[in-house]
Amino acid sequence: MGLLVNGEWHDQWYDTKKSGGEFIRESAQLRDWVGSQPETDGTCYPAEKNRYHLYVSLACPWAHRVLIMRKLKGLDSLINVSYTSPLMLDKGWTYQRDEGSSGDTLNGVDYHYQLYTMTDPAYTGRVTVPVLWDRKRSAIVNNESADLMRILNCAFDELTGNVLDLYPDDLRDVIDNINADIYDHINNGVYKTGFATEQRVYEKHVKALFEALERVEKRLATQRYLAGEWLTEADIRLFTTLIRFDAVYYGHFKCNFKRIEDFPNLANYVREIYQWPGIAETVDMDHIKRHYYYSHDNINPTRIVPAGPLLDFERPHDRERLPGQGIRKK
Ligand SMILES: N[C@@H](CCC(=O)N[C@@H](CS)C(=O)NCC(=O)O)C(=O)O
Repeated sequence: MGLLVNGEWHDQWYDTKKSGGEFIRESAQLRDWVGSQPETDGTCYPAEKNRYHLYVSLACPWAHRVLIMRKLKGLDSLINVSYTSPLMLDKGWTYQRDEGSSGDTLNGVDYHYQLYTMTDPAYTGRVTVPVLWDRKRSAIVNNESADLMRILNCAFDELTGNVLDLYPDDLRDVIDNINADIYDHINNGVYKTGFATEQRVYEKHVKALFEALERVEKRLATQRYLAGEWLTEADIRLFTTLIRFDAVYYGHFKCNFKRIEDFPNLANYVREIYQWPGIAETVDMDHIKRHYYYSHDNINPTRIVPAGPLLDFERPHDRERLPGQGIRKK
């Protein structure tokens, strides 16, 4: 695990000393856009078939959001994907096939950081997945999953004819508010809890995390989905944390007041989304468990990957008791 400084790789864990034991996530830096409705002030490039390529880890919850959008929006044949190895060690993410990577099927690089130095030879910052790559310019377009979800929601509609809308105009305020709470306290909350290096910092974040889970549990008692009757990007963003929770965050990150299985609404909700057409095939528990338990050796020095828990997301769910309309069409 490390970062680039002026284009040079440095093997270095997050520095929590200078922030009093807090893990502080660096903001994504590469924020160009694809399509006709840019949400950043970066450059906007046109949507074209086979122009863009995704680089993801199946272990990573942020990359997972984008993989789900690719599935739901029918982009499999338009945007190819390279999958990293689940292990993120001294050189960061790699494309080593013998560890379970697909290899970099486009550029043939061995290390993910090489994509960043191809984009900017003097790049300084963390080297993260997911990344959307532009084959025409041989450069990264964007490395922020929240942006990539929005890009995939719209940019390629004319090419695919897929008009599903996971960020409908009239629900945007609701979605934005939910996203803000869930990002801070749940998606990033599990990391702030698990990477804390001071007891009081850990306790603060684990408490905030479970308060947020209780809020969502309550909301899902009377609503099928987070924004009401329609499945939206807010649900996808929550799902990729929930699906990892009992297998990884509960033990490895010490988020252990309760399991997701112990929240009746969340447990049924996560199963409904898992069973949504196309979603189960984006979930790879082997990559997920091997990544966290093996890569973070400061948290798990033996690197033993636990055999359990036994999880069954195929079990029936009870969400049909609440009105739901699926995914909105534009
Ligand atoms: N803001 C980014 C965060 C992505 C992120 O942190 N990905 C993790 C994997 S789960 C990563 O690549 N970490 C490497 C590092 O921080 O050095 C996004 O949502 O796209």
